[in-house]
Amino acid sequence: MSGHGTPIPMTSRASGALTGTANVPGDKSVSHRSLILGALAVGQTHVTGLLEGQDVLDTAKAMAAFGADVKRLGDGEWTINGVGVGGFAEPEDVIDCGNAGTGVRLIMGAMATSPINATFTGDASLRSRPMGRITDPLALFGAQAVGRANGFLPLTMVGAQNPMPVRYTSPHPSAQIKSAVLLAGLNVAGDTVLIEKEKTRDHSERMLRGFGADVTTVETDEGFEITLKGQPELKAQTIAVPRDPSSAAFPVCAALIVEGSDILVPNIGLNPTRAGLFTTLVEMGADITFENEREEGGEPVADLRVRSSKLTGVEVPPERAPSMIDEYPILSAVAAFASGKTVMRGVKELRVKECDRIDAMARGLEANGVKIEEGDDFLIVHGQDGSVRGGGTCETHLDHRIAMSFLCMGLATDEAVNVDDGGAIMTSFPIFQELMRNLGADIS
Ligand SMILES: O=C(O)C1=C[C@@H](OP(=O)(O)O)[C@@H](O)[C@H](O)C1
Ligand SMILES: C=C(OP(=O)(O)O)C(=O)O
Repeated sequence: MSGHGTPIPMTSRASGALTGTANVPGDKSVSHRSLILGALAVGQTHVTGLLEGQDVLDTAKAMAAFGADVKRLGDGEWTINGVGVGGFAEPEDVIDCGNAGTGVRLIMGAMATSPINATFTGDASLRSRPMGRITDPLALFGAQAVGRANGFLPLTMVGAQNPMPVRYTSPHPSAQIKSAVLLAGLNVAGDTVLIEKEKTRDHSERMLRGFGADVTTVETDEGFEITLKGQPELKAQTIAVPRDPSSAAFPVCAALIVEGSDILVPNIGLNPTRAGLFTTLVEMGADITFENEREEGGEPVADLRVRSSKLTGVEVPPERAPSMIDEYPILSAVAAFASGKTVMRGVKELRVKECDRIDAMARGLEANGVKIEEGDDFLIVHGQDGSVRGGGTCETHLDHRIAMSFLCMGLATDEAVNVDDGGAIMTSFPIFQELMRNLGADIS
C-alpha cells in the first residue's frame, strides 16, 4: 500500500525524442467495477487486462473479504466467483482501501444495503478525503456511518436492515457518488434514481447493463436522470478492460513537449465521458491522430499516434471538466510549454482528490519558474513558449498524478525536475517508469 513506505524521490531530465509504442495498463475505473460487479454477480466473471495497480489490488482484496472468490490467473487475468446481489458476508477485518477514493466509495455503496457492518480505512491521503458525500446518500437508504466527528475515515458502515429505494440529486459532479448510489440500489426492491446535473463517467451504467441490470438514463430539465431497477440477478461476464486514457495522458503529453517525438499509444478507451483531455490538446494544436477507431466491449477505442507539437494556450470550457477531471495536473504541466495562457475554470473538485491538486500544481509550477494564477475553483498557467526553466523540487502529497505530471514536465525543461516521492505511482501506473524509459525518457 502506498503512503506507508519510505519516500521514493525521483528525477527527470531533458530527453531526446521519444519514440516507439506505449502499451499503458488497463483502465482503473473499469478495473474496480469489474471486481465489484463480478463479486455481486452469479457465476464466474473472467477479466483480462485488469490494472494491477495497488488501488485495484486493494479492491480485489476487499471483494474477497466480503465473500467472493477472487483469483489471479496470470498478468491482468483474473476470475471472480460472485456471491450474488445481497450475498455479501460481513468482513472479519478492517477493509483497507489504501489510496483509492474510487475503491472505498464504491464498496461502501455496494455493501450499504446489506444487513452487515464493515469498517473502512485507507492511507493518510484517503483519510483526509470527504466521505460525507457518500455516507449522506447512503443514509437515505437506511445505512448508518459511525466514526470520526469530521466524517473522515476510518468509519464503520452499518448496513441497512430494511433498505428503502432512494431518489437523490448529486450535489457534486462525481461518478463515485453516482456509482455508490446505483450499487446500493442493487439490493433494494423498487427503483433507485440518481440525478446528476453534469454528465460524469458512465462506466457503472454501461457495466451494470452488461451484467444484466435494468438501467436507463434520460435527460431532463434537472440533468441526467439514471434509474436502476432493484434486485436484478447480475450474470457473470467476460470483460476485456480497455487501456486507461488517464494513464495514456502521460506518454501522450510527454511526446507533445519533447522535440522530435513520434509515438504510438494503442488501444486507448475513448469513452466520451473520459476523453476531454484529447479534445483540449487538439484545440491547443497537438498533432494527435486517432487510428483504427473501433468498439470493444461496448467502449469506443482507438490507437493514438502523437508527434511533438507547438502548442497554444486555450480556455478549457468548465463543462468539459468531468470528462478530464484527472487530467488537469498533466494539462497544467503541458500548458507551461505553450504560448499564451491556459485557463482552467470550474475545477474545484480537484481540491478533494488524493491531494489538493490545484495547490500542488500551482506550487510545483512556481518552483520550476512558471507563472500561475489560482483561485478557489480555477488555475491559470502562463505558457513559457517552449522554454521552461525547471530545477525545482515538487511535493507530491501521496498523489500519483502530481508525481507523473512533474516527471513528464522535466523531460523538456532546461534543468532537471525532482519529485519528493514517486511511491504513489504504483497505485495506478506501476509500469510508468519502465514504459517511459523505453520511449527514451530520462527518469530515475
Ligand atoms: O468513478 C471513478 O472511477 C472515478 C471518478 C472520479 O472521481 P469523482 O467521482 O470524485 O469525480 C475520478 O477522479 C476517479 O479517478 C475515478
Ligand atoms: C482521483 C483519482 O482516484 P481516486 O479518487 O480513486 O483515488 C485519480 O486516480 O486521479
